Amino acid sequence: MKAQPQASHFIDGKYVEDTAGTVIESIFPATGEVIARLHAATPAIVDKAIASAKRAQKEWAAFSPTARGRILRKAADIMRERNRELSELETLDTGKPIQETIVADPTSGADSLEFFGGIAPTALNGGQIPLGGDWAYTKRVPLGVVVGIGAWNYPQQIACWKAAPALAAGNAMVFKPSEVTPLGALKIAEILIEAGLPKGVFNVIQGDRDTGPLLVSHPDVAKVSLTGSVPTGRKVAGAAASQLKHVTMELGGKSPIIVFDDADIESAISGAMLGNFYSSGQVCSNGTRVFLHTAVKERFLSRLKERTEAIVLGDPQDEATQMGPLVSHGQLEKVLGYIEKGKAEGARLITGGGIPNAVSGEGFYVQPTVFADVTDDMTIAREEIFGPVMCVLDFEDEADVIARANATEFGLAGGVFTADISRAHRVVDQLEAGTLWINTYNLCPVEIPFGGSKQSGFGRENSAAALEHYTELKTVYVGMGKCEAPY
Ligand SMILES: NC(=O)c1ccc[n+]([C@@H]2O[C@H](COP(=O)([O-])OP(=O)(O)OC[C@H]3O[C@@H](n4cnc5c(N)ncnc54)[C@H](O)[C@@H]3O)[C@@H](O)[C@H]2O)c1
Ligand SMILES: C[N+](C)(C)CC=O
Ligand SMILES: [K+]
Repeated sequence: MKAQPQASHFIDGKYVEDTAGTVIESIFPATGEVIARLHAATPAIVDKAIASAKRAQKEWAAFSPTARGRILRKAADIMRERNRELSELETLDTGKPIQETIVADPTSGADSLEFFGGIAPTALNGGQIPLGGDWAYTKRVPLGVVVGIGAWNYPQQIACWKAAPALAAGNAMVFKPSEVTPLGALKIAEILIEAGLPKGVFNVIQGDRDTGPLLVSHPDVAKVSLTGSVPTGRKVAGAAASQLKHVTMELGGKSPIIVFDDADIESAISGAMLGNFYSSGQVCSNGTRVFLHTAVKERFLSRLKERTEAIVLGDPQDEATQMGPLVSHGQLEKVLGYIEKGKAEGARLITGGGIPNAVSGEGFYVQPTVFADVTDDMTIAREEIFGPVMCVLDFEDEADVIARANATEFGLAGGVFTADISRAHRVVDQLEAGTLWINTYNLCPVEIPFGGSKQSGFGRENSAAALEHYTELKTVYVGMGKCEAPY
């Protein structure tokens, strides 16, 4: 098999197998071929991983932040040296074109290790509080063993976005990748060990929706960071809350992009295409409701159609390919189902709308699709599709479009295209979302906080803000005189 790892799990610095676990197959989405066969973690493997993390965390937390940072930065360097190999693996596991994975996946993971490695020595400082004669100080301390659970769209990036701040702060992690894309996280674990990370500080175990709860409810786990859908988020946050555990929830969205009539239209089309077609539309923060001012509607749609029809679909391993398949057969069925619903509910199909003739074969391909004349009540305007399906809705009035953009349970992201700077800031100020872009879309450098509001989650990844979610404050009151008591 093309991408078979040494074993399913990586625990305490080495590969571990337990064939009693149910079989997990990674499928190359462009051909349907099985590229690796692994096993889900049994309860014994889960216990072993958590015990290893628990032991290693004490040792790791005793390193100075500078020493921890040095190891993370070394891991970032190794990731960059192996960028091609890691990107090829990501392409096999996810079906995303090599053109994307080579710039956006391991690279973004390396950025995160480098960033948190770099700020560890300064961003974990506590404070000193004068109290007259007495005084107090605060320390930012790690939580202990934290669990990361990943989605399948950015497997290596997600593993690093969770591991880097967690480890920088002195925690140990047990990471469970999505059962659909089990491979990349194992490579991250190997690289961290090679960079000098003590054994057990970062462990990877495989598993699905039956394995996740074993991790979440384990008494030795202090926190869970999930990237996944809203329904899974509700389950995981609920289970964690019953044991008063910390959570970070990076969940789904149905984000708006608002294009005003004074916008640079070519640029707005680029933003809308990036925010709907990158990674075959399988991006949480996608701007899948494109609100278009009616004054620019027909001009925008005709150029959008032209540019969308020029997208090169094909073998994701080919450098020329701009769009690959969806990640799985299940995802293909789901997306095709939404496209049919869009047609049935009366949206106007501008382009796409089915399986492409030229590529297909056994792969999970769908055409980049644009619907216009979409109304707020249509299913395709309300539910997260997670495929290359753009919904264009009309508007004329600013206050009205803001209210409509906010009329959703989600609140992950949003974007505004306009030449009027006052309007840009006024509008984003009123949009209910965690991350907003003005005159661009979907850029997520590690320096800026990323995360959702409303049902799209809570907590933030990236930037120094992420460290707050992997630490807690310890306060020490220092009495400088005699202890006074009334009795
Ligand atoms: N906000 C973000 O940063 C972000 C990024 C990527 C994807 N997403 C979201 O993820 C979704 C797509 O990914 P997916 O289909 O892998 O999501 P999913 O919710 O089906 O699965 C996510 C992960 O949770 C695990 N899981 C499932 N049930 C569980 C349970 N009861 N307890 C513990 N773990 C459980 C899965 O095995 C998987 O590893 C979309 O909704 C997308 O918007 C969000
Ligand atoms: C975080 N991001 C936007 C890069 C990928 C989400 O699916
Ligand atoms: K796969």
